[in-house]
Amino acid sequence: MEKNIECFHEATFIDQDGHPRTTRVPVVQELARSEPDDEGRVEELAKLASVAKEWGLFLVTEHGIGSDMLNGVKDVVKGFFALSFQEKKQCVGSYVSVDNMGYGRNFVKSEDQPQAIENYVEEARNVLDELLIALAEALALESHVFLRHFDSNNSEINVRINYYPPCPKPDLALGLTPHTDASALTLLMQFETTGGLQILKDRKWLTVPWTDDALLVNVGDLLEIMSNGRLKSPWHRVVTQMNVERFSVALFYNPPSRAEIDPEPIEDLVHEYEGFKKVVVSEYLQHFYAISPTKEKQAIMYAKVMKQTPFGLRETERDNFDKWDKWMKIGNDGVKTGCPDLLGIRLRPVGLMGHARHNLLGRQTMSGQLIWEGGLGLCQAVHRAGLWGAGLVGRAWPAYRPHHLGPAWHAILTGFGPTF
Ligand SMILES: O=C(O)CCC(=O)C(=O)O
Ligand SMILES: [Fe+2]
Repeated sequence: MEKNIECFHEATFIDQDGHPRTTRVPVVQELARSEPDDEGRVEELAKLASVAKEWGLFLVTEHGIGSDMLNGVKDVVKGFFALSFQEKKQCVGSYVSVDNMGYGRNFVKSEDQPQAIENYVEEARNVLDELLIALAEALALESHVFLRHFDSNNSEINVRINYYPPCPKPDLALGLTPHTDASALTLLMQFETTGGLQILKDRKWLTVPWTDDALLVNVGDLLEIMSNGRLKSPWHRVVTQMNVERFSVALFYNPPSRAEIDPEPIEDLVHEYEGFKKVVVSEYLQHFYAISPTKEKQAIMYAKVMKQTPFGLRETERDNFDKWDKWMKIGNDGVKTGCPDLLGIRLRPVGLMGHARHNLLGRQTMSGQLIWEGGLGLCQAVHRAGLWGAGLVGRAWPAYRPHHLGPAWHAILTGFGPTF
């Protein structure tokens, strides 16, 4: 897929294990402003489909919002953070519990939005609407399937402005804890630095290389639900930096709070047993903030459904996730108490195999030992295929189908495993 993407922003950095890594984040150009019959749109749509599915995040440089407008926003944001603590405190909305959001995660609510922000938000709404159309087209869906949930009068755009002061010990403090956004789409601008934002990709944190005046778009949970999982909201966080301060402005675009989001049906076989149910936007948001922050991508399990499988298994992903969480604890304890690597495979994915055995045997509980034994066969297969994690097990399937293990492995393929 990646071969279709010609334009990336690239940066090299040292990862947590001390290894140099190069991150490439796809840049989608022109698209938001192109007309349906523009030359190049088809190409851009193909690119968009590829990056949106694979990353859930991309940069837009040709967004059409002028530097003057962006500079106006920057001035307002800097002005706000230059206020005294007391003055700033008066602007913090009462609807967010500061305690459960962590450092750097407070919403700022201002009744009188400065004009520069108002203007920016209205421009951004056009870009976001056009991107929602483009994303639908990119997925070969009717162009208004996402946008139809929005209403230009009642769809909120929540603005969050973030300030990450320089941190003397960046390895000890995060700027923003890992999370997905609850929104449908998030539009981000940042300034004073190009680093800070990281996304989890292939189980590694990658720093998003982000150039000045490019806007970053990321898929939120509500769009993952609307798209019935075709698009995935990325797990992301912000790291602090030594001697570097960072500002960002996040616009969260949501359908009206009373809107019901009904996921676009999927015909294809792989998804036959998994999908999302209809949710009311306000109820989803309430759930999201009630349980945040979480350690894994958990809030969206609220909206996941498992349909009847040919093997008579009927469980919600949410139930499964709770069990998985419990077994993970067993697995992690195992690691701590010195469980040996199995063929170089750490215990954690072996625990996942135990999870699959659970479905096969229909057991309610499972010992750590069984987790290790249960997983070995398929773990080897996954390992050999160079793949990792629950979502990937399915992909290893055709080449390594362990017939003797029976149909429960099929349950993994169809999404019983937790997704990362
Ligand atoms: O500061 C950033 O770049 C990210 C902010 C963010 O993820 C959020 O506010 O949800
Ligand atoms: Fe976020």
